[in-house]
Amino acid sequence: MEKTIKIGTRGSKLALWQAHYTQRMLQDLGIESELIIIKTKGDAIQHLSFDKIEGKGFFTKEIEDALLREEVDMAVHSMKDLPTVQPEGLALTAVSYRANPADCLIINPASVESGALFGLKTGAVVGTSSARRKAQLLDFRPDITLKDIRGNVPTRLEKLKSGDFDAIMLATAGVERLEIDLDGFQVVRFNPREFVPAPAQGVLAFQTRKDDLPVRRVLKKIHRADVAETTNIERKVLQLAGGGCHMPLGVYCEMDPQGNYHVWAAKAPEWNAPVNRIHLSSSTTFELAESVLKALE
Ligand SMILES: NCc1[nH]cc(CCC(=O)O)c1CC(=O)O
Repeated sequence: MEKTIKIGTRGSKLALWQAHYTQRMLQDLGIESELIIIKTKGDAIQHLSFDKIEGKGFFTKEIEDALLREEVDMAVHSMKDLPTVQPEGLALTAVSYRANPADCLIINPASVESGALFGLKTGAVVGTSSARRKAQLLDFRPDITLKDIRGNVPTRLEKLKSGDFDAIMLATAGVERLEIDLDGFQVVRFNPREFVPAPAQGVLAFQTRKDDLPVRRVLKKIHRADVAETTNIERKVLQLAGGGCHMPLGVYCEMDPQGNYHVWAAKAPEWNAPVNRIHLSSSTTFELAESVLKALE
């Protein structure tokens, strides 16, 4: 490909890390690219809780619109922020490797209590705005108090340091990518089979126009078909459940060396309602997402 590929991305530190990573992969294929930073609704209204923001795709919509207007040639998204149905004219052309998919709990040293579950003191105040994280955390620790927290990853850590919270929850992938110094904090890395992450957490999605075959052909060279297989099952469950990121639903899929699929899922009707957890295995993906949803309901 002769031309420079224009990559649409959000401007947060994590989004820029992900966009630069993508640029390096394209560079390895001998392809030049430039970043076009696009502000999304999710960036503009950092003070609002997710529950108060209407609609799906508030971290992705403006970038998708830029793709459709041909202002950019491809978009890099955190796949977990991407709605399960593609807008008319766009395609999810490729996905990246999967970073650590798990959530983590970052605890202030003064709020650590050895012997307590996750080492978190009784009655601790935990910051998260995700209904999925709230439901599962309360399910494990009914004594804790939840408090909404917004802003990008560095901002949330600042809020933890200032003493507004005893602990906060984040995606391990984001913390590791930014190489954040967590010295002094107690970090609890959850097992994704127990504390179930968001569908496609830890994966990057590369989106293009459906008819832009030259760019699509390039991205197929960096596509990870193995990652697409498991994350597509996770996203299919989310789609069947009719959910966006407001829904307290975690889905995590692994493929074992024999080629069998294992799915762990956790779902609650509301963030403060009991969580239903399931684990299903199957040698085929045929109707696997349907079976997972049925088992959850
Ligand atoms: N909802 C925001 C968001 N989207 C993707 C990530 C982290 C990277 C990833 O999971 O792929 C985060 C931050 C977080 O949840 O802590």
